[in-house]
Amino acid sequence: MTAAIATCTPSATAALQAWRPRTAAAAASRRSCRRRGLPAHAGLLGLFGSGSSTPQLANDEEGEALRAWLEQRGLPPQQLAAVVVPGAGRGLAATKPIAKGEALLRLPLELVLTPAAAQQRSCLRPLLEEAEAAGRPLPAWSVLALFLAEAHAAGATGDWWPYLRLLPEQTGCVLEWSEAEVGWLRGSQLHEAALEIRAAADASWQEMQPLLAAAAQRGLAPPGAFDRASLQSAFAMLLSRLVRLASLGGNSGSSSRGSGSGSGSGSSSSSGGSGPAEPPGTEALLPFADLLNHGPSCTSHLDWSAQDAAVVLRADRKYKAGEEVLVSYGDKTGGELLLSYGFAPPPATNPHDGVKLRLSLRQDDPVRDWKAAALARHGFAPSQLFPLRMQAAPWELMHYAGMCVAEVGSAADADSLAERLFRQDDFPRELQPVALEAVIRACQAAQQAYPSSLDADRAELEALQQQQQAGGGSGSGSSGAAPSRRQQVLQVLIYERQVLARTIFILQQELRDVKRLART
Ligand SMILES: C[S@@+](CC[C@H](N)C(=O)[O-])C[C@H]1O[C@@H](n2cnc3c(N)ncnc32)[C@H](O)[C@@H]1O
Repeated sequence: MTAAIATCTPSATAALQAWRPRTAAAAASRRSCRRRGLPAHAGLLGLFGSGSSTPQLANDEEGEALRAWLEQRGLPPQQLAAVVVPGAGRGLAATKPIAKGEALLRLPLELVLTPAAAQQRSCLRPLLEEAEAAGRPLPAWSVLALFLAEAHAAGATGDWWPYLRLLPEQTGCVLEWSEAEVGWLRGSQLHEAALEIRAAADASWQEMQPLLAAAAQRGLAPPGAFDRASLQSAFAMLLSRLVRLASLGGNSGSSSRGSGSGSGSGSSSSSGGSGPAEPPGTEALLPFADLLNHGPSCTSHLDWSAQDAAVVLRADRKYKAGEEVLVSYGDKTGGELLLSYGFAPPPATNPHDGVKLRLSLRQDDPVRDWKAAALARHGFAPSQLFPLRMQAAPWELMHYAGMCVAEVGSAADADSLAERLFRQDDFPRELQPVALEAVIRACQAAQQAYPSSLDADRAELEALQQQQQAGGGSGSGSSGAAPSRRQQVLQVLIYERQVLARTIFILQQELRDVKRLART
């Protein structure tokens, strides 16, 4: 992990290339990052703490009960079977060789628990419908959380028990962390993201209070079903299992409600300033399909197929019989995965790993309002997070920095500069060095924000790893093979700073080149 900066080749071609003109088509996909020179990823290997590449079939009583329940509810024969994966709980493995592109999972609508389906089955249905009719629908993830809490309280007497009893008791997501553990993230943008996620869960809990009070008054709520702890664990479950089906329903799901604050599998992180609009689709729980574990380099997603009238997964590569099949939970960094799912893959296995860098319009900029309005027209907030990877940054980073540092004389000037930067991808030469310096300063400030030194964190991680190897480690996952939460946090924070250091190094090269060019 330490080699990245030391082995960096200082050449202009290794730079982030934020200045290079881009085509309109490339500009259209402006949320994407450049990726070059990333290490070959280790695929499945990172998953198997035991070093085994053949997961064990989950032939236990609970697995059998789930299989019978799924069959009874119309699950057709699948090419996947539940397996036990050391360090990752359960997973799904191919039961026969699978060709690339093959549809290897089909989950019919009866088994897709959308918010609308949850509302239909909920004991709170009359109240949820009344709230909807009054134009105050509960967010999607709150409806699903209420359903999960109700089904959990029903226990073995409920319809959903064979599914629920297989869900892990602890997900490892940040809603289950202690305050002290959340504090470990201080200095990183992840700290802000963690607090946002926890605040969203608290806000959702508060928001449902009037409905729960009405439910109690009308005798609709089973005793104890909707207490704080049950809802908190339902939110944690959703954070780590909810899947956004981009092709099912509209932005508001199959009912008229919005999609809430959850950020489960496949949904985008909401921690980037005002960021992009919530992606279209419906969030849903997918029994059986939600046993699929995340592969950082996977490109296949679960999605609704109208043609198949089912949620379908297509293989992004071929699989041997017995091999664990993975999906992508989204292009997430280790830190983002840790917050939502309780695990962080080793950075070398995760091509999406990196750090978020915040750039902001200066508070004392006399033309801040003009710039903010101009940025807003291109989808940017006055303060914005940009994802950095080891050798990659979104091209808008420099353009945004250009807006931050430019001197503009009028609102129209701010507009035309933004137009030039973001629409025409035309970066005024004279702005380049100042924008570069601004990004370098932002990276340096981000480095300074971590309360402990990189060396101290590296030493602690190494000591913990040695302890674990010697048998003294305390795994926080479902198996002792998983690294502890502290180890994963350290790994994430160390990598973030390595990416920042590398970015600074590359940008300083670029700055030298730009200044040299300006002199000639
Ligand atoms: C949608 S569930 C997947 C099924 C889960 N393994 C189970 O046993 O129910 C997501 C959870 O699986 C685990 N997980 C998924 N991918 C993983 C990976 N690559 N490494 C370690 N754990 C993983 C994490 O605990 C995560 O919160």
